[in-house]
Amino acid sequence: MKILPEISRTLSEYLLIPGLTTEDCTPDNVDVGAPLVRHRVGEEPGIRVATPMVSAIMQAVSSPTLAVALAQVGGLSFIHQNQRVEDQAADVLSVKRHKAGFRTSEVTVAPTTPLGEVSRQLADTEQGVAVVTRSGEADGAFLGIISLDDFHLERHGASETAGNRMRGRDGLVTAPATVSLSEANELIWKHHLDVLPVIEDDRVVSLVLKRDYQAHKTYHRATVDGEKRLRVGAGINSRDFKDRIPALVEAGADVLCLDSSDGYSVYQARTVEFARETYGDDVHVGAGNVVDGRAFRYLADAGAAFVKVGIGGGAICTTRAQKGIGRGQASALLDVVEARDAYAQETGVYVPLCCDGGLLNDSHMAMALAMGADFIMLGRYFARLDESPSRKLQIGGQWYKEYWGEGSRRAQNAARYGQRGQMVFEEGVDGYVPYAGSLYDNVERTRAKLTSTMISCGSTNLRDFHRDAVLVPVSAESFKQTGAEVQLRQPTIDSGE
Ligand SMILES: NC(=O)c1ccc[n+]([C@@H]2O[C@H](COP(=O)([O-])OP(=O)(O)OC[C@H]3O[C@@H](n4cnc5c(N)ncnc54)[C@H](O)[C@@H]3O)[C@@H](O)[C@H]2O)c1
Repeated sequence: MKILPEISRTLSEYLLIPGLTTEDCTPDNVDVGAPLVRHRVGEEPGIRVATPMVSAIMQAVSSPTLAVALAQVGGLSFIHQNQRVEDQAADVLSVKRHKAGFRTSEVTVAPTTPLGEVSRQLADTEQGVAVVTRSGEADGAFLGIISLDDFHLERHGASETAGNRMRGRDGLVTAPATVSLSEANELIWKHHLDVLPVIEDDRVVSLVLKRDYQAHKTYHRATVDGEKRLRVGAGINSRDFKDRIPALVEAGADVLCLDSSDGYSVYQARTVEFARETYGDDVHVGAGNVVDGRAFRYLADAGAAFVKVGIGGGAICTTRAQKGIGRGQASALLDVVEARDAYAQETGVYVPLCCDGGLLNDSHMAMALAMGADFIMLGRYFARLDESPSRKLQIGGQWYKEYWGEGSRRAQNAARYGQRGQMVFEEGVDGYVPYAGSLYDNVERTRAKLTSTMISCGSTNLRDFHRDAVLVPVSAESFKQTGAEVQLRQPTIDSGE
């Protein structure tokens, strides 16, 4: 037995000391881009992200819709692996096939579907328009479209059918699948359309919405591959990797990541080695999670593309209570960063670090990056947003989204089952998180805060931020002062606020 001399510390236990802010430190000049995969020091990595945020390998988080939205703003998603190999590969493929500005319809109804049901289904999405097909299935013969502007429940009645209120196909302007985004936008403006259905073989393959027009112009940081397709990652496990990796590679996954609470195992090394032996440098496999330098070194030597840091710090994670393993996120990061830097010096190879878990607010993200993390994996953050796959519901007047851990009973995670095919104990919880709006708005706000922190610290890119950041541990007394109670002024009608 051995006891480490240092206390295990969280990200809340540090503050940043400002550095000299010069004229160079303007928001437009700050680059928060980061390498995603291993590369030789001084050379360009095979994959970079302009926004150092990736979404957690979780059912409640990383769906194709979220993957598209996150890649558009410069981050990257890892499609969850808690599903059949063919289903995960299909998810990856749908992101790779995404054409910027072209949406896959989220709601398809039949002509016989009652308006009450159409209205309910549309309320669960932010698309606002449903495709009507003969069968009511997405691949059915196209009959028309119906949006909330085409009916009013009180006027037309909830039991009236979609077929009687839809805009029938004959009167609609449509486009063939070969249409480009600029041609589609031409048609939208020329014919005063709110939506343009794109048709192939009598089926709707995608929709172009007028209200997305501004957004297309906004995605200048998108994470794209050499063919300008959005990049996407995918989770894998150390059991069925010989089947899963080839299927994901075939589907076009840009980067893979082992999904485990504890990455310091021979199983992970074997998985990474399998990928390297089979595909060489063409396939990138991240590994983890780890909380110390020994484990980092083991996975880096095995060939991990990046290493994920963090055990038990996730909002829905109960590993520390259940198994007694883990480490405060700050201590874990600082230890692994030291090992990563030593590895780079010794071998000339830089292995990026992903900080996963232990982040309670945006300032923790800046803290983790200052400590040396290259990018951040987030679960709760993305689960709260429109694009996450979980249900949005109202509880006591507040909107929430469902969120559950991959180690929870609800996730029914095959990897968590004991040898006899049964889940013996849970390592995660099942709950709700306050709904927070669109991914675009949230990520832009987080980027603005991070940029502002870096400006205060006098850094214009993450490499300089790693090198120059000055951190200080805070005392229990400082904690109290940060949280000093202030009675917040409530806006009142009298004061006109
Ligand atoms: N980051 C965290 O703190 C944390 C905590 C709890 C749960 N989780 C999530 O829960 C899910 C399950 O994680 P996990 O660590 O239980 O899964 P895991 O598959 O890595 O490990 C489960 C058990 O199986 C063993 N194992 C793995 N591969 C094996 C192989 N090929 N042959 C024999 N045994 C093998 C492992 O040693 C471990 O005992 C993941 O989605 C993970 O991200 C994460």
